[in-house]
Amino acid sequence: MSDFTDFGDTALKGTTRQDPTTDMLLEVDDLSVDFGTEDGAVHAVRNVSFSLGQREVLGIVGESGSGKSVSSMAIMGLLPKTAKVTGSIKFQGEQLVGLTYKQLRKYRGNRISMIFQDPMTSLNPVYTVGYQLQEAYRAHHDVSKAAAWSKAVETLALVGIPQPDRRAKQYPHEFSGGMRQRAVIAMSIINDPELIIADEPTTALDVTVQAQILETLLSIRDEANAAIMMITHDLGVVAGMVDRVQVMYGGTIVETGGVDEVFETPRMPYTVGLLGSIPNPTLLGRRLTPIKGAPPSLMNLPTGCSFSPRCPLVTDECYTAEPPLAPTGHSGHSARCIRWEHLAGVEDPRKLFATEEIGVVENPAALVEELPDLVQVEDVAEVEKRLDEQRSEEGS
Ligand SMILES: Nc1ncnc2c1ncn2[C@@H]1O[C@H](COP(=O)(O)OP(=O)(O)OP(=O)(O)O)[C@@H](O)[C@H]1O
Repeated sequence: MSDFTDFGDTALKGTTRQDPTTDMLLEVDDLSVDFGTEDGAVHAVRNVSFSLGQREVLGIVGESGSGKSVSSMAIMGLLPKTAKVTGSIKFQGEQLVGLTYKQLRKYRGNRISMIFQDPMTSLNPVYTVGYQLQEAYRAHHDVSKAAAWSKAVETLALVGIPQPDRRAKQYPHEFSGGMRQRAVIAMSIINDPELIIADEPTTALDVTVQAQILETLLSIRDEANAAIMMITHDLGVVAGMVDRVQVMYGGTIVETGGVDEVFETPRMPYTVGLLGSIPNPTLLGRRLTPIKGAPPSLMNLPTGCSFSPRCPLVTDECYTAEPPLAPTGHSGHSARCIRWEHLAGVEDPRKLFATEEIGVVENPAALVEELPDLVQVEDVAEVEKRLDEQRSEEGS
């Protein structure tokens, strides 16, 4: 569901950006989202708090089902009626929780925009790309069609679409996958948003195109002066792009901090496992080590730390209560682990998961090319199978 093709909303034409009242663009405090289902409540997001500064790029990472998308949908007000949202989401000091779908239109597609994984979610196949951009712009600006068309062409050029005049007159199916995603990025920035939420924006693309799209996204932070919330399960994406990273597990934040610090000195065993389990071109010669077991059921969470059943550092105390997200001594770096100090003393933390080692990454670039979809750390059997296939091909 997207607001980008909602051409009928003329009430907000002429809406202007307000002066910032706070340095923080977005302040999320104690956000929880439950879904009522026939089998019981799904605690999809649990007590999540974070903030995002102007022009900051925040990466939200975690396995499938960890609550990344539901958190962002809560910000966009795009959750179904079955969702019970509690806590606070302030956008430039304005409370979003409790606003109606209609009231949130003032923000969606305008001050806050979203880029989805599948470009066709945001592009309508029956209109030309230029027309869709033109109308998305006119939905929030009182300008002539000609002026909005010029703006559409200009925005296509900004996101790196060659011959934007000609391309604007084409339909989405005439674009390649990468070009379509660029068009979606154009759609997301045409109204000069302050916040762009990108939910797995490159997952459906091949590796080379992924890199180009990420570069484009980064350049629009400067061009469009917007903050970006990047949701991904691909740590490679996060490493090259974000300022800060937030790791989610079992519906809540388990580690957060500056991206280099979290990657170099993770203080939550889950992050260590995540870093060691995903094929990545920078991991030449490194061991591919999946985390054993599966994420917890969000209906029946364990009493203590939600990672305890999979954690190599687990002690009896870990099963008694969920630890708070506590500072680890470095500015802005926090972890939800009572054993973080112990972890800090471990010489090579990746070895904690070494018993599950399934292979040495000898040609990681090729592996990533071959297995771009292989991002679920629980796909152990699939990793083994594909590595075996690769080896036998190389041997033949
Ligand atoms: N409408 C819904 N009704 C019930 N449960 C839901 C609903 N939407 C999401 N969930 C559940 O909420 C949990 C968190 O989902 P979410 O989509 O946020 O995960 P995610 O981390 O973004 O995963 P992915 O990378 O697969 O998108 C999942 O267990 C999911 O099944």
